[in-house]
Amino acid sequence: MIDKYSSEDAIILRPGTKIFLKRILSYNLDMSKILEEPKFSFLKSDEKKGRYVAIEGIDGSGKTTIAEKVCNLLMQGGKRCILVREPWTLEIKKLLENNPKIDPVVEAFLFATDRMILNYNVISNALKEDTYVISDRCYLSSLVYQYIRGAEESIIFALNSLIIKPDAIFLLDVSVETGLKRLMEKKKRELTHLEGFEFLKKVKERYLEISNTLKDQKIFKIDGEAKPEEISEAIFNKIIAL
Ligand SMILES: Nc1ncnc2c1ncn2[C@@H]1O[C@H](COP(=O)(O)OP(=O)(O)OP(=O)(O)O)[C@@H](O)[C@H]1O
Ligand SMILES: Cc1cn([C@H]2C[C@H](O)[C@@H](COP(=O)(O)O)O2)c(=O)[nH]c1=O
Repeated sequence: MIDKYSSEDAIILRPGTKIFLKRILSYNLDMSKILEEPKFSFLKSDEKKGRYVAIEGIDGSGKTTIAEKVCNLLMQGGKRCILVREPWTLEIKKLLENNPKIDPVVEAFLFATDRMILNYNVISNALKEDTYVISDRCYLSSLVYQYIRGAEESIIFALNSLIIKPDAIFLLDVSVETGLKRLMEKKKRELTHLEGFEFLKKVKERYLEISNTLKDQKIFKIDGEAKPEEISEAIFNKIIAL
Protein backbone atom coordinates (compact mmCIF):
# COMPACT_ATOMS: atom_id res chain seq x y z
CA MET A 1 0.00 0.00 0.00
CA ILE A 2 2.84 2.28 0.75
CA ASP A 3 4.28 1.57 -2.70
CA LYS A 4 1.98 4.06 -4.38
CA TYR A 5 4.20 6.68 -2.69
CA SER A 6 7.29 4.90 -3.99
CA SER A 7 10.60 6.34 -2.91
CA GLU A 8 11.55 6.39 -6.59
CA ASP A 9 9.05 9.22 -7.05
CA ALA A 10 10.60 11.25 -4.30
CA ILE A 11 11.63 14.79 -5.04
CA ILE A 12 15.30 15.12 -4.30
CA LEU A 13 15.36 18.18 -2.05
CA ARG A 14 19.08 17.87 -1.41
CA PRO A 15 21.59 15.01 -1.55
CA GLY A 16 20.61 12.31 0.87
CA THR A 17 16.88 13.04 0.89
CA LYS A 18 16.05 10.15 -1.38
CA ILE A 19 18.04 7.72 0.75
CA PHE A 20 16.34 9.16 3.83
CA LEU A 21 12.89 8.55 2.30
CA LYS A 22 13.89 5.01 1.36
CA ARG A 23 14.86 4.38 4.97
CA ILE A 24 11.52 5.70 6.17
CA LEU A 25 9.74 3.28 3.84
CA SER A 26 11.91 0.32 4.83
CA TYR A 27 11.17 1.04 8.48
CA ASN A 28 7.44 0.84 7.69
CA LEU A 29 7.17 4.51 8.53
CA ASP A 30 8.37 3.98 12.08
CA MET A 31 9.63 7.52 12.59
CA SER A 32 10.94 6.81 16.06
CA LYS A 33 13.67 4.56 14.58
CA ILE A 34 14.71 7.28 12.14
CA LEU A 35 14.73 9.93 14.84
CA GLU A 36 16.82 7.75 17.13
CA GLU A 37 19.62 7.66 14.53
CA PRO A 38 22.25 10.14 15.64
CA LYS A 39 23.81 10.58 12.16
CA PHE A 40 21.88 13.65 11.05
CA SER A 41 22.83 17.05 12.44
CA PHE A 42 22.09 20.63 11.41
CA LEU A 43 25.52 21.62 12.73
CA LYS A 44 28.65 19.52 13.21
CA SER A 45 30.30 20.08 16.58
CA ASP A 46 33.55 21.33 15.00
CA GLU A 47 31.61 23.96 12.96
CA LYS A 48 30.08 25.62 15.99
CA LYS A 49 31.71 28.93 16.97
CA GLY A 50 28.88 30.94 18.53
CA ARG A 51 26.53 30.33 21.44
CA TYR A 52 22.80 29.60 21.36
CA VAL A 53 20.78 30.79 24.34
CA ALA A 54 17.02 30.65 24.90
CA ILE A 55 14.83 32.72 27.20
CA GLU A 56 11.80 30.87 28.50
CA GLY A 57 8.92 31.46 30.88
CA ILE A 58 5.17 31.77 31.16
CA ASP A 59 3.31 34.28 29.00
CA GLY A 60 4.07 37.78 30.22
CA SER A 61 7.21 36.73 32.13
CA GLY A 62 9.33 39.22 30.19
CA LYS A 63 11.03 36.99 27.57
CA THR A 64 10.94 39.50 24.70
CA THR A 65 12.06 42.42 26.88
CA ILE A 66 14.95 40.47 28.39
CA ALA A 67 16.05 38.86 25.09
CA GLU A 68 16.41 42.32 23.53
CA LYS A 69 18.32 43.73 26.50
CA VAL A 70 20.71 40.77 26.62
CA CYS A 71 21.39 41.09 22.90
CA ASN A 72 22.13 44.82 23.34
CA LEU A 73 24.55 44.09 26.18
CA LEU A 74 26.36 41.52 24.03
CA MET A 75 26.64 43.95 21.13
CA GLN A 76 27.89 46.72 23.45
CA GLY A 77 30.56 44.24 24.49
CA GLY A 78 31.63 43.93 20.85
CA LYS A 79 29.95 40.56 20.20
CA ARG A 80 27.82 39.67 17.20
CA CYS A 81 24.27 38.81 18.24
CA ILE A 82 20.97 37.98 16.57
CA LEU A 83 17.49 37.74 18.07
CA VAL A 84 15.09 35.02 16.97
CA ARG A 85 11.72 33.90 18.29
CA GLU A 86 9.55 30.80 18.12
CA PRO A 87 7.26 30.21 16.37
CA TRP A 88 9.32 31.60 13.48
CA THR A 89 7.77 30.68 10.12
CA LEU A 90 4.85 32.88 9.09
CA GLU A 91 3.01 30.06 7.30
CA ILE A 92 3.22 27.75 10.33
CA LYS A 93 2.18 30.58 12.69
CA LYS A 94 -0.90 31.19 10.52
CA LEU A 95 -1.71 27.47 10.39
CA LEU A 96 -1.55 27.30 14.19
CA GLU A 97 -3.61 30.48 14.66
CA ASN A 98 -6.28 29.26 12.24
CA ASN A 99 -6.57 25.84 13.93
CA PRO A 100 -6.95 26.47 17.67
CA LYS A 101 -8.50 23.01 18.19
CA ILE A 102 -5.66 21.15 16.48
CA ASP A 103 -4.60 17.77 17.89
CA PRO A 104 -1.72 18.35 20.36
CA VAL A 105 0.58 15.85 18.61
CA VAL A 106 0.00 17.55 15.25
CA GLU A 107 0.64 20.86 17.00
CA ALA A 108 3.90 19.47 18.43
CA PHE A 109 4.86 18.36 14.90
CA LEU A 110 4.23 21.86 13.56
CA PHE A 111 6.26 23.55 16.29
CA ALA A 112 9.10 21.03 15.74
CA THR A 113 9.01 21.62 11.97
CA ASP A 114 9.06 25.37 12.53
CA ARG A 115 12.06 24.91 14.84
CA MET A 116 13.89 22.82 12.23
CA ILE A 117 13.33 25.51 9.60
CA LEU A 118 14.71 28.12 12.00
CA ASN A 119 17.67 25.82 12.82
CA TYR A 120 18.46 25.17 9.18
CA ASN A 121 17.92 28.67 7.76
CA VAL A 122 19.19 30.88 10.56
CA ILE A 123 20.65 29.38 13.73
CA SER A 124 23.13 26.91 12.21
CA ASN A 125 24.58 29.65 9.95
CA ALA A 126 24.85 32.18 12.78
CA LEU A 127 26.59 29.64 15.03
CA LYS A 128 29.13 28.89 12.31
CA GLU A 129 29.94 32.62 12.23
CA ASP A 130 30.80 33.15 15.89
CA THR A 131 27.48 34.84 16.62
CA TYR A 132 25.36 34.73 19.76
CA VAL A 133 21.80 33.61 19.04
CA ILE A 134 19.28 34.76 21.63
CA SER A 135 15.96 33.02 21.18
CA ASP A 136 12.58 33.97 22.62
CA ARG A 137 11.40 30.38 23.42
CA CYS A 138 12.81 27.00 22.30
CA TYR A 139 11.91 23.28 22.44
CA LEU A 140 11.22 23.62 26.18
CA SER A 141 7.98 25.44 25.23
CA SER A 142 6.79 22.31 23.40
CA LEU A 143 7.61 20.18 26.45
CA VAL A 144 5.42 22.56 28.43
CA TYR A 145 2.50 23.67 26.23
CA GLN A 146 1.96 20.60 24.01
CA TYR A 147 2.38 18.32 27.04
CA ILE A 148 -0.29 20.26 28.94
CA ARG A 149 -2.54 19.99 25.89
CA GLY A 150 -2.15 16.17 25.92
CA ALA A 151 0.85 15.17 23.79
CA GLU A 152 3.05 12.47 25.33
CA GLU A 153 6.43 13.65 26.55
CA SER A 154 8.27 10.86 24.66
CA ILE A 155 6.69 11.96 21.37
CA ILE A 156 7.70 15.58 21.96
CA PHE A 157 11.27 14.44 22.71
CA ALA A 158 11.34 12.26 19.56
CA LEU A 159 10.06 15.10 17.36
CA ASN A 160 12.73 17.41 18.71
CA SER A 161 15.61 14.94 18.68
CA LEU A 162 17.23 16.41 15.55
CA ILE A 163 17.24 20.06 16.59
CA ILE A 164 20.21 22.05 17.87
CA LYS A 165 19.89 22.24 21.65
CA PRO A 166 20.56 25.61 23.31
CA ASP A 167 23.82 25.96 25.25
CA ALA A 168 21.72 27.38 28.05
CA ILE A 169 18.08 28.14 28.77
CA PHE A 170 17.14 30.96 31.16
CA LEU A 171 13.76 30.38 32.76
CA LEU A 172 12.20 33.65 33.89
CA ASP A 173 10.31 32.70 37.00
CA VAL A 174 7.40 35.03 37.84
CA SER A 175 4.18 34.48 39.73
CA VAL A 176 1.06 33.80 37.70
CA GLU A 177 -0.33 37.10 39.04
CA THR A 178 2.68 39.02 37.69
CA GLY A 179 2.46 37.26 34.29
CA LEU A 180 -1.23 38.12 33.99
CA LYS A 181 -0.77 41.73 35.13
CA ARG A 182 2.02 42.29 32.59
CA LEU A 183 0.04 40.56 29.82
CA MET A 184 -3.00 42.77 30.45
CA GLU A 185 -0.88 45.92 30.42
CA LYS A 186 0.84 44.81 27.21
CA LYS A 187 -2.18 43.54 25.25
CA LYS A 188 -4.66 46.17 26.47
CA ARG A 189 -7.55 43.73 25.88
CA GLU A 190 -9.42 40.92 27.62
CA LEU A 191 -7.23 37.82 27.90
CA THR A 192 -8.24 34.56 26.18
CA HIS A 193 -8.74 31.29 28.11
CA LEU A 194 -5.18 30.32 27.09
CA GLU A 195 -3.99 33.38 29.00
CA GLY A 196 -6.23 32.81 32.04
CA PHE A 197 -5.11 32.17 35.63
CA GLU A 198 -5.72 28.40 35.69
CA PHE A 199 -3.92 27.81 32.40
CA LEU A 200 -0.90 29.95 33.34
CA LYS A 201 -0.73 28.14 36.69
CA LYS A 202 -0.44 24.80 34.87
CA VAL A 203 2.18 26.29 32.54
CA LYS A 204 4.25 27.59 35.46
CA GLU A 205 4.07 24.26 37.31
CA ARG A 206 5.06 22.32 34.22
CA TYR A 207 8.03 24.66 33.51
CA LEU A 208 9.34 24.01 37.03
CA GLU A 209 8.73 20.26 36.79
CA ILE A 210 10.37 19.72 33.38
CA SER A 211 13.31 22.02 34.25
CA ASN A 212 14.11 19.81 37.21
CA THR A 213 14.01 16.60 35.16
CA LEU A 214 16.00 17.67 32.05
CA LYS A 215 19.42 16.65 33.34
CA ASP A 216 21.41 17.01 30.09
CA GLN A 217 20.18 20.57 29.40
CA LYS A 218 21.67 23.57 31.19
CA ILE A 219 18.73 25.53 32.64
CA PHE A 220 19.09 28.56 34.93
CA LYS A 221 16.05 29.66 36.90
CA ILE A 222 16.10 33.47 37.13
CA ASP A 223 13.97 35.72 39.33
CA GLY A 224 11.78 37.37 36.67
CA GLU A 225 10.21 39.73 39.21
CA ALA A 226 13.43 41.78 39.42
CA LYS A 227 14.09 44.92 37.35
CA PRO A 228 14.71 44.20 33.63
CA GLU A 229 18.23 45.72 33.86
CA GLU A 230 19.16 43.44 36.78
CA ILE A 231 17.80 40.33 35.03
CA SER A 232 19.56 41.04 31.74
CA GLU A 233 22.85 41.84 33.48
CA ALA A 234 22.68 38.53 35.41
CA ILE A 235 21.94 36.58 32.22
CA PHE A 236 24.66 38.43 30.28
CA ASN A 237 27.24 37.50 32.92
CA LYS A 238 26.27 33.84 32.70
CA ILE A 239 26.30 33.83 28.89
CA ILE A 240 29.80 35.23 28.50
CA ALA A 241 31.03 32.53 30.88
CA LEU A 242 29.49 29.71 28.77
N1 LIG B 1 11.20 42.62 34.73
C1 LIG B 1 10.12 43.33 34.40
N2 LIG B 1 9.57 44.18 35.29
C2 LIG B 1 8.46 44.90 34.97
N3 LIG B 1 7.84 44.84 33.77
C3 LIG B 1 8.35 44.01 32.84
C4 LIG B 1 9.52 43.22 33.10
N4 LIG B 1 9.79 42.49 32.00
C5 LIG B 1 8.84 42.80 31.09
N5 LIG B 1 7.99 43.72 31.59
C6 LIG B 1 6.80 44.27 30.92
O1 LIG B 1 5.83 43.23 30.88
C7 LIG B 1 5.17 43.18 29.63
C8 LIG B 1 5.37 41.79 29.00
O2 LIG B 1 6.74 41.66 28.68
P1 LIG B 1 7.25 40.81 27.44
O3 LIG B 1 6.47 41.13 26.22
O4 LIG B 1 8.72 40.97 27.37
O5 LIG B 1 6.88 39.34 27.98
P2 LIG B 1 6.82 37.98 27.18
O6 LIG B 1 7.16 36.90 28.14
O7 LIG B 1 7.68 38.06 25.96
O8 LIG B 1 5.30 37.91 26.77
P3 LIG B 1 4.58 36.92 25.71
O9 LIG B 1 4.62 35.58 26.34
O10 LIG B 1 3.21 37.48 25.56
O11 LIG B 1 5.38 36.99 24.44
C9 LIG B 1 5.73 44.32 28.79
O12 LIG B 1 4.85 45.41 28.87
C10 LIG B 1 7.06 44.64 29.45
O13 LIG B 1 7.41 45.99 29.32
C1 LIG C 1 7.57 27.64 20.69
C2 LIG C 1 6.22 27.22 21.18
C3 LIG C 1 5.26 28.16 21.48
N1 LIG C 1 4.05 27.76 21.92
C4 LIG C 1 3.01 28.79 22.23
C5 LIG C 1 3.23 29.51 23.52
C6 LIG C 1 2.56 30.83 23.28
O1 LIG C 1 1.19 30.68 23.62
C7 LIG C 1 2.72 31.06 21.79
C8 LIG C 1 3.88 31.97 21.47
O2 LIG C 1 3.57 33.29 21.73
P1 LIG C 1 4.44 34.24 22.71
O3 LIG C 1 4.19 35.62 22.19
O4 LIG C 1 5.88 33.85 22.63
O5 LIG C 1 3.91 34.04 24.10
O6 LIG C 1 3.00 29.78 21.23
C9 LIG C 1 3.76 26.43 22.07
O7 LIG C 1 2.62 26.07 22.43
N2 LIG C 1 4.70 25.51 21.78
C10 LIG C 1 5.93 25.84 21.34
O8 LIG C 1 6.79 24.94 21.09
